[in-house]
Amino acid sequence: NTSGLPYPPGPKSLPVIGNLLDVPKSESWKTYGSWGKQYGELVHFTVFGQHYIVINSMRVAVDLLEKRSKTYSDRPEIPMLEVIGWDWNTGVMPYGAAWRQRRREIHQQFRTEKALQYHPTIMKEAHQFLNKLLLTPDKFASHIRHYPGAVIMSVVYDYEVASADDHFLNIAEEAISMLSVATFPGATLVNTFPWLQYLPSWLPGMGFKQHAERCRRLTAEMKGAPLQYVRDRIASGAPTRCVATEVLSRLSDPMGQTTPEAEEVIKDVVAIAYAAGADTTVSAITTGFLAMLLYPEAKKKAQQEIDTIVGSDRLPTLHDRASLPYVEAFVWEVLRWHPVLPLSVARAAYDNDIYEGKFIPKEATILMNTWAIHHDEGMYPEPEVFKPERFLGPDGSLKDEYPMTAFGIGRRICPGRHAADASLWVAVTLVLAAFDVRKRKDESGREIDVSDEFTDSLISHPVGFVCDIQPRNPRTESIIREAVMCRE
Ligand code: HEM
Repeated sequence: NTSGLPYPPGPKSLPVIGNLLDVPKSESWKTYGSWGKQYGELVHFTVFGQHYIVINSMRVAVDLLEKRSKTYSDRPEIPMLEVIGWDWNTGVMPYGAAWRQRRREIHQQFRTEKALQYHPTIMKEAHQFLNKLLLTPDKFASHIRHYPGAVIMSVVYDYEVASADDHFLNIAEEAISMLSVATFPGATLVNTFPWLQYLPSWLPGMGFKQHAERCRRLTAEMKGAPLQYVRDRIASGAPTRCVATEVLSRLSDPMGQTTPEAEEVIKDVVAIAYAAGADTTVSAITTGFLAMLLYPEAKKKAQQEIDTIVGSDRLPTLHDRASLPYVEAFVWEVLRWHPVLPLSVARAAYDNDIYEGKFIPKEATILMNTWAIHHDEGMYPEPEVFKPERFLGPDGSLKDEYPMTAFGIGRRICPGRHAADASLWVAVTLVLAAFDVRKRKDESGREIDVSDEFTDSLISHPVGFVCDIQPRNPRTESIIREAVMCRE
């Protein structure tokens, strides 16, 4: 630090290991949030010489990530991602030409007007989702997982997934779950001491290398196989219109040929939607279910609004969205109450910087504490309570306060947010309209407790729960069946 200025305040650190012992093992966003109350909106700590800066307020997030986006749009280097073959992911790429090119293509395919074109697919898959809830309500978690995957595979590859055990989905799910290899103990050491990856795999502690090799193969198949399916369809003359065909035509020459560089971009761009959009949307929808269980009054108000405005003879559609302010506030509260990515996706400082007299060193890891921002009592009184009313004015109209921070901020804000927002709204609203999601009762008739805890991971999910899902009225079944049939 040659600036002579202090780092932002934070917990006292020890020589060499820094704050290793202070770094929380679980729900780190809560600890970082309490550090925020103790030390200030910007907190600094180190681990083995790596600097970390936590942003705990909306004001500082805007000042740094939006107003100084040139300095704060980089991502930290995570050596393990290259080892496991996940470094192609636009979401973790360093700020530079390769990222910019991929981001431009993703934006083209998921920008506001483009996302509107995906609404019929979202509705179609949502009706399938309701039908599955009707048939096997106990498998609701698996149905929630299936729905965003089916939407994305249809939008991106014009591919209809099998109702169970789909080959492409299985590969993608396994490759994504193996991403966790990047955080298991051996792997985190590689992230701290990158030279470890060059040691032979027979040495003790190097077992992760075999795991990494399998992950590399799966990831390559996840990127290659569905794209080949699209190319085969094009070659056979089958009418195909999807994100993959558009990206292929944008990046191919008039003869349909691609350069090796363009080929990489095509593969990266089409594969990112599932990798970045499936599990995130699953988490948000599951949080919606949890809110229905823990806050039955809010659920009831949303259902009353649907009954009054839409009636009970049909299912709501996205055309009804503007007429359902309470339902809208319910969905916004789902995104606020427990953000899908409580610490967003880490950034890295591209350069040394000075903010309000404090020094932020180049390459520091920047953590935007979305959870703390969404639980700022000044902005959201009683933040731990699920209360859609906070987004409504005294006359019941919606305030202009969409919790966009759930999707990040600045140049690296989520490019899939329009499609994700529509998929979430449709799933939550149609479930509210069609079903009563209630706490299950045990044999003695007592309600089974539902935990409001969430998993400790980059994408945080409610911990598992059981519930009872009943159609709201006798006509529900036939309405869902008709909706499914009319779209087949
Ligand atoms: C409810 C669902 C979703 C949530 C909550 C979510 C949230 C986020 C967040 C917080 C980030 C980090 C932004 C930042 O650094 O400021 C992000 C990045 C990203 N998201 Fe999403 N996302 C969702 C769905 C999707 C979907 C459906 C897609 C499909 C295209 C997508 C594609 C991406 C990509 C490509 C990035 C990386 C952007 C970059 O680094 O330039 N996401 N998302």
